[in-house]
Amino acid sequence: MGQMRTTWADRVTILAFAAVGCILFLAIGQVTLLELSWPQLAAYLDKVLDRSVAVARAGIDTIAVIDRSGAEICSASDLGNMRYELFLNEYLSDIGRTVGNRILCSAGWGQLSNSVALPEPIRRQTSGTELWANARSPLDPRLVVDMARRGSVIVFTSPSAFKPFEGSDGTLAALVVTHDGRHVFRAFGDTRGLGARLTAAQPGFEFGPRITAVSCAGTFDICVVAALSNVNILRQPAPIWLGIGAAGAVTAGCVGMVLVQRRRVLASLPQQIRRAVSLGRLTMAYQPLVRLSDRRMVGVEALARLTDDRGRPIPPDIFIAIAEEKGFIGVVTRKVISLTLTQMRGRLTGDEAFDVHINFAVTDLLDDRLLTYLDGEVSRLGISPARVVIELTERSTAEHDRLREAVETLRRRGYKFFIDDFGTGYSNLAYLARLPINGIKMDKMFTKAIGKAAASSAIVDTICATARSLNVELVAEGVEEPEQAARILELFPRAVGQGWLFGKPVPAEHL
Ligand SMILES: Nc1nc2c(ncn2[C@@H]2O[C@H](COP(=O)(O)O[C@H]3[C@@H](O)[C@H](n4cnc5c(=O)[nH]c(N)nc54)O[C@@H]3COP(=O)(O)O)[C@@H](O)[C@H]2O)c(=O)[nH]1
Repeated sequence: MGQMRTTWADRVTILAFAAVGCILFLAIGQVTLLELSWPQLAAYLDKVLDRSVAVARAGIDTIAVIDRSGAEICSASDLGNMRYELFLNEYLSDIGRTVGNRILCSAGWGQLSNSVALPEPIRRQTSGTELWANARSPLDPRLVVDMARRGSVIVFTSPSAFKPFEGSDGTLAALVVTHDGRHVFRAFGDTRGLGARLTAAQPGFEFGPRITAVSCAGTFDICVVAALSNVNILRQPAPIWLGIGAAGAVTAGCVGMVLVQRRRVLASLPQQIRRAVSLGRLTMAYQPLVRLSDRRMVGVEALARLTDDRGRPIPPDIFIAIAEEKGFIGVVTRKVISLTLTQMRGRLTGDEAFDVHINFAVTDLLDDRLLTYLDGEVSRLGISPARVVIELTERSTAEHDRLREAVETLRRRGYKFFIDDFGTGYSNLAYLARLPINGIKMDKMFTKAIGKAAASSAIVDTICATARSLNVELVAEGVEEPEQAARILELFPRAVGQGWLFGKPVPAEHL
């Protein structure tokens, strides 16, 4: 085989495979990154919501305790109670008492000489609780706090209540908001656009340029919208995505090369086969045909073998099919006839009953010159045509009449004729009955089914019955196990078997 040059089309194919592989691997990387990111986001979301609920509960519980104390507002014992509660509560920075919308005293500031006015609350809940979110503390404007008031008690959230979530790593962000999303209690990280993600009716996961998730508290008017950015594979460190992309390109590029190579080999097969046949690289193997009743070898099937330019075998079903398709099967069959009759001459001219089965394509059978060639070889080698069995796989119903004429011609000249792979083609009984056949070869798929698949096993019975009713010989192909041979013998005592139980195809000298 001459060296095959890589064409532009081949290069483009390989490059296209590499590009698709690169994209595919990056897409897989992206999906994997997302898969790994969801748990991280969910854990963060839970932590922020748990903390938000804990802070809210601390405020509401403290209000209830102070309210229930019954102490006179801003009295020494009231201030003492408030300081005690403040001391116990890590999430509050102060507790105060109000009258109207003014703060009179607080645990932190004591009795105020001048009461301080409260701004308008952002929200008045049905429970009577008023809320201020993210507001300047009326007691110390330097501080931004959340406040909650019910009755006369007001609590101030500690600025450090959410400390663990402040100063995030730049990839995590969260908004702590009311259920309707209108009021933001806290914001951590880059929360741009996060408010729009909140749909109180449908909290849950959703996709975007970053992944976001929403979760709301049942008992408090609090929702958390959290986001994790940097889940884009291309924003990971360059060695990671370059490595993944390159791995995809190399893997798919290799697949592309193999396919291109295969396509080229397949495209060049017809020439290779022609060349191999003309250079005499076609050889023959013979598989024994054994009479099942006494296990005597009564013939062989001639099976062609061919090697490519590198000496590797080309499977016969491939080179025969290509030779048929490309119209040079006649050349192959001539070689087969000549080699087979020469190599089998000794046995074919001996006293023992011994037949050789040769496979013909339909075109071979319809080719008068090929039949003349067969006649010539038979008479040149002094072989009786009765020792030569022509096998034909009957797959076409189109040329029944011509085939029948051809078979009749063969029979007149003394050759025998078998239908090969019986049971797989289109042969029907009416047609078969009109064909002067000597025998049928039952396909190996039916032999293999004996004792296994009930339906196919039943077809074996039918095929044997057909051979009996047509009064023709029967060869069972693909006999690999003694049980198969025994069953066929039971159904058709004159049957001949072919298969690995009796021997694989071998060169003439190994028969
Ligand atoms: N027109 C021509 N066709 C030919 C010629 N030489 C071969 N062929 C056809 O090619 C097909 C494949 O043949 P091959 O690979 O040689 O396989 C044969 C046997 O090896 C195989 N076999 C036989 N016994 C067994 C078995 O027990 N198990 C098993 N798994 N395989 C077995 O069967 C093939 C013989 O089949 P068949 O011809 O139907 O009897 C094949 O279709 C050949 O016909 C040629 O010269 N011309």
